[in-house]
Amino acid sequence: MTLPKAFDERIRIQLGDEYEDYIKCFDSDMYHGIRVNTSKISVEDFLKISPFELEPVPWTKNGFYYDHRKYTPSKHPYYYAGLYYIQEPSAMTPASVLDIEDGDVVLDICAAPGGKSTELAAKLNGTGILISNDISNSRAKALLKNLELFGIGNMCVVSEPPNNLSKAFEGTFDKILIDAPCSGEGMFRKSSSMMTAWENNGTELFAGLQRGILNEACKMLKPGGKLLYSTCTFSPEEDERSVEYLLSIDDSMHLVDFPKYEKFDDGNPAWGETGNPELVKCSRLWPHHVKGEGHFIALFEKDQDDSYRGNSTYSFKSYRPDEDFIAFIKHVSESAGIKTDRIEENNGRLYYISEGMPDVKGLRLLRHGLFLGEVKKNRFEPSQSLAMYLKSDQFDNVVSFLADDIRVIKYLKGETVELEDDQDIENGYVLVCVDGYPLGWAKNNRGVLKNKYLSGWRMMS
Ligand SMILES: C[S@@+](CC[C@H](N)C(=O)[O-])C[C@H]1O[C@@H](n2cnc3c(N)ncnc32)[C@H](O)[C@@H]1O
Repeated sequence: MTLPKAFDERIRIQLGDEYEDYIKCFDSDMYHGIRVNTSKISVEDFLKISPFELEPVPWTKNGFYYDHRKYTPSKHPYYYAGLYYIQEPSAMTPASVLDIEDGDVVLDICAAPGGKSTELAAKLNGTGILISNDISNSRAKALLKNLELFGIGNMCVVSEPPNNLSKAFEGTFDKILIDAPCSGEGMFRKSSSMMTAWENNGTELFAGLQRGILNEACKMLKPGGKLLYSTCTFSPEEDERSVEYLLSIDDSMHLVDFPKYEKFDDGNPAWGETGNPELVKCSRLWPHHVKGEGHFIALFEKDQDDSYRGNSTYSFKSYRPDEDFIAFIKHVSESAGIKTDRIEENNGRLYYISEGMPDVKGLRLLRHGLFLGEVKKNRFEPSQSLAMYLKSDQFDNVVSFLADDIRVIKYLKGETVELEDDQDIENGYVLVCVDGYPLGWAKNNRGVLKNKYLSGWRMMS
């Protein structure tokens, strides 16, 4: 392993006596983790059914290390049931540090592919709204899939540059997360291509991008709101100095403390330009101090402002529920919280819009609200996202297979599946589950389940 020369020279000075310890990290493998989706299953219940031996990540209560030589969590049916997200352990820190309260309106500006958004959404626990944005449309598609897999309905997925967001969302958010594009020095062990990218781009390019994003983010935060800034790099220019930049452009923003795991380092005032002692409130995770690849985190709060008057909310296009949809929704329990007066129709596609959705008019949207399904000629076809959103006791026609039943894999591969004689399931739409956790839809015809699993989500091998 050869580090980029300019990086090696800088990190040698930055780390001093610790340089050799840092370099030794490259002799061992990176850490692998999963984070439990607490909006679907409690950590306690997951540990009872976990197919993997797990070791807790000490700074995140729902994060665990697994041995990647023994297990492939992305191939297990519980992955398809959205029970966990596969995430590098230090990357679990930002969303765990940002305290989310019920009813919060939250923005994740650089969200794809959704490692942090899925946790922010789980922490909202079905209340409030999450707006998840990524400037890259193709990456935003992966973000949407991950949020849907997690069963999230109170969300909107957007693909816009931050200056367009700030025109629409001035003073809108209780919480904002900026997991900024960065030079990725904490990813060197994961992939040597990150070193090549570092050599090509350096740190300045990203420092510029970060300042642009921070500038727009401040405008969108409500008075009293909190903003979390994170990178997966160690460069002072992108870490302490980006923090100093934000403090310099908006004097209503100040750094706040957050609980730190004992092996996290404090931010270093000496690595800033101003020497601001407040920078110790930030945190840097070094791979030679913690079992993770590395991250930097800063938490800000905006001062209260008595003149604040709120922002506009979503304006509905009215929809008169179609008969086929009404016939279907009768099978869904009221506890799922889908109110027919908050449904919007667009070319036959129905969306449930949660309360508190901000006005998203004019933005490039990949999804607003929960996609319920499509009204086609004389029938309603429920969506994959609705199946993932529901709990198994919220639909009145359910079949649940054990995780090791071969029919689970067949179902996930898109094949037809047969019920056993003693499985008394009504004809029509069935919510197919693994160990009681929904995977998708099928249509039962006298014991034969016609597969309705979303084709783009099928298990490949
Ligand atoms: C570090 S990654 C985000 C990872 C993500 N938060 C997660 O946990 O899965 C940074 C993301 O920022 C996006 N990005 C780059 N420039 C951006 C900009 N100006 N505004 C919004 N997103 C941007 C990139 O497309 C990339 O997906």
